Amino acid sequence: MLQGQLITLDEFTIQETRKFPQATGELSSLLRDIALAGKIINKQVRKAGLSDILGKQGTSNIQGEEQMKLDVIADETLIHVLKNSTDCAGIASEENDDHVSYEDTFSANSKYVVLFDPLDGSSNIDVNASIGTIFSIYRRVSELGTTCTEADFLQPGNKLMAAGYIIYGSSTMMVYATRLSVNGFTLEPSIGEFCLSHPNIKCPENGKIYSVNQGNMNKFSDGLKSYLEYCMEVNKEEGRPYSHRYIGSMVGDLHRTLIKGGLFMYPADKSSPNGKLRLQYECNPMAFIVEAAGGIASNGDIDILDIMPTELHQRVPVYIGSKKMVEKVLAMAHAKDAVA
Ligand SMILES: O=P(O)(O)OC[C@H]1O[C@](O)(COP(=O)(O)O)[C@@H](O)[C@@H]1O
Ligand SMILES: [Mg+2]
Ligand SMILES: [Mg+2]
Repeated sequence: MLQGQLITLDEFTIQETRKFPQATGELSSLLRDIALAGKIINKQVRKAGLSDILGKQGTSNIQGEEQMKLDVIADETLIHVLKNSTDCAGIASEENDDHVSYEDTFSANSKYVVLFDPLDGSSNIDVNASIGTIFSIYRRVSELGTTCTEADFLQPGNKLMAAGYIIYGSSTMMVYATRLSVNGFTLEPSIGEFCLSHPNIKCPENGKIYSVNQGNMNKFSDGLKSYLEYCMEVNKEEGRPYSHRYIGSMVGDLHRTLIKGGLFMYPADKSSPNGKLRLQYECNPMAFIVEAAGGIASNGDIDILDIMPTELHQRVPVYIGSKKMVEKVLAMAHAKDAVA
């Protein structure tokens, strides 16, 4: 390989497949299809202000949220590309009430299903801040050759085969994890290919950045309030106060946390007993990525990946990031709230 030669996502996934004699290449080909959908969405995002695709669609999704035009465009793009993929039996999307099964022979005989949050960080679309697409891949539990069922999409995160996100930020990147490793690829616009730029990502064990919507602080538990005060306390020896960063797009806040270390939280509060973020579309894929990179993810009591899903669109509280910071917030929250 020539010095400085770029390794494209295609080449990388093919090399990874060759490491496992029993591998069929279907998972890699599905990852490449998702990357293609990401490139198409990226093209729209990059010129959003010029092509009348900013703003609201005028419709709401099953979660009662107003849909943005880009939410719908990204959703339709993924549904279309994965329908034409030979390796996807069906999909479930944050923007659709129910899962969609692909009935053609190829799809019905595929062993994988895909879940996605087509556009994450919708509140940032019109203000040009980082947004993204989050995806996760399960091996179906229903029989090959049949239509996939809801059970295929209600599997716990510890059953994931792969998960990732595409971030439309200062550059466009695709980061994905398998159980073995987490790798990041940057879109090289002149060749239109995702190229390996962040091999074998490891989430630092500790960090100095915490990330939460502090506007909700008065609705948080006393334990969590005491942890936020701990973060803001002046303590030179321990490197506090920590910095507070909050982009308001889970993809943006998690990408920073993965690369630099830190803690991201969307906790339960008095008005949202299950927090805001969706288990199947947001928390499970991000937990899978962060844990494959050495970090941890919890709902406050158990590992996110061990939660048994009951509904396609259920929400869960989430504490995710550097091992030591997640352990600290959980210990402080539990200690205080246990006596409250
Ligand atoms: O504005 P809030 O309440 O802080 O919520 C921000 C969170 O909501 C989200 O935008 C929800 O995701 P969607 O944009 O996909 O609905 C997350 O990306 C983000 O972390
Ligand atoms: Mg989202
Ligand atoms: Mg979304």
